[in-house]
Amino acid sequence: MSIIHLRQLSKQFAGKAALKGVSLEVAEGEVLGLLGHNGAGKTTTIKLILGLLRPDGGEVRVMGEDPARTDFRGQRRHIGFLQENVSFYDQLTGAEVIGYLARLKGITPLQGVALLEQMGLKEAAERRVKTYSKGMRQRLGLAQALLGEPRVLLLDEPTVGLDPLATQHFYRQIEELRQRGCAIILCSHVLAGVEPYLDRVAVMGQGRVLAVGDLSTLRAESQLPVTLTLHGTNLQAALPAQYQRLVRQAESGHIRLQASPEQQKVLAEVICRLPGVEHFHWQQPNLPELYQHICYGAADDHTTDHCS
Ligand SMILES: Nc1ncnc2c1ncn2[C@@H]1O[C@H](COP(=O)(O)OP(=O)(O)OP(=O)(O)O)[C@@H](O)[C@H]1O
Repeated sequence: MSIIHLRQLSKQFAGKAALKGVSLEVAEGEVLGLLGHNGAGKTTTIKLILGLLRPDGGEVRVMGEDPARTDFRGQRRHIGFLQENVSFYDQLTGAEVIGYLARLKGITPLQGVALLEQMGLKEAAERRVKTYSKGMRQRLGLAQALLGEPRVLLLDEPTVGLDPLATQHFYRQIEELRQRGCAIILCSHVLAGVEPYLDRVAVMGQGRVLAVGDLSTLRAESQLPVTLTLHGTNLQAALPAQYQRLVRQAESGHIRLQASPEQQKVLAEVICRLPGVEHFHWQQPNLPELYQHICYGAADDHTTDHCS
């Protein structure tokens, strides 16, 4: 069931369009990666979901209701949000911050204490936030976003400042929340390594959704070439003449070819009969490659700040 529903959203700031007909759905238990250049419209979309902004046109529904309505307040406690560059009252301790935010959400501060522990901040709970490292602040931000076991979680650059171990820990928690049915939107510029955690990806550019789907759909739509690496002996000499032009790299012991998705099937049959092949592997376009393709292939003007 769709828990976040955006239909044909438009939004302007001082006469300049920030969103131009954005439609997106996020289901219960789904993680959507929301990607895009600086200025693409991701934060504006998140603010509309939070009800912090009203759209000029289109419709926002979160858990079936309009989040900009004042009577949405009761539902808001089911939304967790981590903004980019999160900041806190520096003079308060971690425990005081989380306790305060828990009370604002109408949740027992004890849950905040448990979340601090979960985020590895137990020892630092009584320290003032001004003494926290960037990674610790980010973990405190995540702890507050998880207050109240949210049904909707909106995360803007959640792993910035986290070391690899903390990043892994973070994604394990995301997986748990997903399994409990939470709908999660994860805005990120960090594309490498994030694929396994995303059910679908939406790429935004210049206030529009340029592409949306799971990775296999985006791959099929992109028609980007696949890479085939063959290991063995005398491979290039054995390769039939019509496939020689696909060779991108030939070294002793291996050759690398690039083929279109249509050529892949034929090539798979050819290499099965090719003498000298010891082993081979296919490499599909990864998320950063798809992202580059979608952004640059679809750009119709260059008003966006830049590609990150
Ligand atoms: N409050 C505002 N007043 C004026 N313009 C705004 C405001 N908020 C956003 N914009 C403009 O709307 C466009 C979309 O901005 P938005 O912050 O949604 O992009 P973003 O994809 O989140 O970018 P980033 O990755 O840099 O955070 C940009 O051109 C931005 O300058």
